[in-house]
Amino acid sequence: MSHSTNASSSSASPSAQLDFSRLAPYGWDDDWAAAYADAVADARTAAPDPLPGRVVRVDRGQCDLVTPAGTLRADTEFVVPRDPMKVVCTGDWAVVDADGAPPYVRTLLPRRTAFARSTSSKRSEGQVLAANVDHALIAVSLGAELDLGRIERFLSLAWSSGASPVLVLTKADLVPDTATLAHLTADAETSAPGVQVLPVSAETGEGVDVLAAVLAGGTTALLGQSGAGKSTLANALLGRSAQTVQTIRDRDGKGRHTTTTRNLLPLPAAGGGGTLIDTPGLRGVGLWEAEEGLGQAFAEIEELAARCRFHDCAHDAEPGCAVLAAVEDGTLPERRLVSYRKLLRENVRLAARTDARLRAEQRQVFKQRQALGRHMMERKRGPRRKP
Ligand SMILES: Nc1nc2c(ncn2[C@@H]2O[C@H](COP(=O)(O)OP(=O)(O)OP(=O)(O)O)[C@@H](O)[C@H]2O)c(=O)[nH]1
Ligand SMILES: [Zn+2]
Repeated sequence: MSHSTNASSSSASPSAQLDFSRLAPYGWDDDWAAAYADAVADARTAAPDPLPGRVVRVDRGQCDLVTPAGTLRADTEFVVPRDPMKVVCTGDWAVVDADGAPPYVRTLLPRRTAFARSTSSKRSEGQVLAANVDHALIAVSLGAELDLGRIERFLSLAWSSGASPVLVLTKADLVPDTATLAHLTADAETSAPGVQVLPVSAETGEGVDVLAAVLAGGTTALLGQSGAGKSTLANALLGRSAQTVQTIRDRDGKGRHTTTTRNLLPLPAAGGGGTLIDTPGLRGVGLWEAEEGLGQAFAEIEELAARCRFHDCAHDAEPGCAVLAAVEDGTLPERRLVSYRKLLRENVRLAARTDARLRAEQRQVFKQRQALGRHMMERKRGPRRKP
């Protein structure tokens, strides 16, 4: 590294005071250090004055990163590829070139996980909401009737990201008695095989410490419908009410959420540490390449399916279908099978839309190549004479 040793420099030069312990609360570990060293050693991504940093906030063309030199605002234009899935996103670890004015993000370190969703627009493309998430914290309110289908949808999405889902049933204080709470928790567990289900109340503090311990050390992304209690839970976990999540609430009473920025915040060391990413309320969340996640969200169905007589069994009316047999004998709630089918169908539709988009893009590239080919031919032949 070529850090300036100019002691007289009183400016906030990024290389002035490097303190790698600044990265520790943000999850810096030996593996990230190794990935960073690789990126810096690579001629394609080397930078004159490189620093590692974690993206804590993204704006148009710029982002804030926590680095050993403190928090830097850096340009991201050098790493804006055509693929929207590779755009700099909250939670990314990056190599920052501190030599630039302003500093700029040189490259992203390979992501461990990526939280993506399909945009709700007609143009079907993925949008990365958060990178390097360990725990996908799905908040579902006990203040309303449990929507198991919605839970399954969130779980599929969470599993697809590579993060481990944790299901929190918020507003537990609104449930009148413990028997009802136990019943609701059991219902949620049926829809979340292999997932920890925790009732919590930000109001009374019930379950918050247990949750903090589950999330300790890792990066957590908070997901859930608008009004599920995410911000309130984030405040409880962060241990302060001065929420740095910038939410501009709609005052017209429609409750449209207009969260404009995403933030990554360190959790208190006393609770075990870790970081929290608060994304805008995921309304009408879509599936994005969630087929793998579906398999995990419906793990017990996949297990049964392995025992069907036909390997391509659609669990419709086939003889020797282990899934239908389980529905028949009551070991698999029929609702689970219906929900699984619905999400599978949805995913297939989405995949088809993506394919259509890719085909259109390929046509575009082909047309450009044709045009370029014509251009090159003309150059070889010289400008065409006007008759
Ligand atoms: N009784 C009770 N109410 C809660 C609890 N947590 C949140 N609430 C209330 O639920 C409402 C929604 O909470 P928020 O934290 O704003 O929900 P959100 O998920 O962040 O909503 P969006 O920002 O729209 O995505 C607020 O009126 C909170 O006061 C809780 O533990 N108990
Ligand atoms: Zn079957």
